[in-house]
Amino acid sequence: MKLFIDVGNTALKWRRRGGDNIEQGGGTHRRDWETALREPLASSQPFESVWIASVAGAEADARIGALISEATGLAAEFYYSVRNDFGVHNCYPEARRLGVDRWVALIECHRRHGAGIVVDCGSALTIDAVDENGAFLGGYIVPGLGMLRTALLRDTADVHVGPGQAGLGLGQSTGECVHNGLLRMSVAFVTDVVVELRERLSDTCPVLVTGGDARELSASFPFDFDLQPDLVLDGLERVAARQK
Ligand SMILES: Nc1ncnc2c1ncn2[C@@H]1O[C@H](COP(=O)(O)OP(=O)(O)O)[C@@H](O)[C@H]1O
Ligand SMILES: CC(C)(COP(=O)(O)O)[C@@H](O)C(=O)NCCC(=O)O
Ligand SMILES: [K+]
Repeated sequence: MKLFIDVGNTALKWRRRGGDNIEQGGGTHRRDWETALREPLASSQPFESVWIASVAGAEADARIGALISEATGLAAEFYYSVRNDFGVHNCYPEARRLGVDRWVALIECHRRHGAGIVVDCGSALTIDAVDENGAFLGGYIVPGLGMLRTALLRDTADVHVGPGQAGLGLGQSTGECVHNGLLRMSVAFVTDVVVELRERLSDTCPVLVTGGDARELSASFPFDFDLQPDLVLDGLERVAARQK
């Protein structure tokens, strides 16, 4: 049994693979690693390896590693961004500083499509591009929908909203103004970048969309895209498969 874990700033997502049998799950972790790891580690079969792509920080990674060793007797394999891997070239001055979720998603995108655009609608909304030669062209990091809403409500005295279905039209209540405004801002940003990148790469360059808000945001995307909710886990599993 192999275990793959994608640790983001809000959610921990996991995949257990035993031969052809796959089980997956995930949820918000609130940095309570013991609780967040309980379900992925609850397997009657022994683990042969545990692979982790984490952007939760060094302290979290140390704690997660210790909990996994306690539960499995294994040293978890933490994969971090590097200069070159799987034909992808990392453009960052310090390769390791690139979020490994972005890195493994780019690897998976490049291996499947050559050139591609990755939109990760998570705690942060990131957009990254890789060309047909594997050059990571760069990207953007902006607050995700949840973070935008939290910040707006935290830093204003009289903006109060409940849950609501967002559209792109003019809001006619506080809730609609907030929900529709945040959605439209996020969709407009992604659309602007995709249109420009499709002029630079190719007008049929695939756009892979992942992350907790992918369904909500992509419902309003005016361009064609490919929803890939497990892109980070897929990329991590590809990396792990190389190391026997
Ligand atoms: N600060 C926040 N307040 C409320 N919701 C948030 C906040 N940060 C993230 N979220 C929500 O949690 C989910 C995180 O997306 P996901 O991609 O699953 O996690 P991660 O960013 O941890 O990889 C998104 O649906 C996002 O809207
Ligand atoms: C940009 C991110 C916060 C996105 O993480 P997430 O929203 O999935 O929690 C993460 O990729 C990260 O911590 N990156 C490090 C900085 C960088 O990529 O430049
Ligand atoms: K993520």
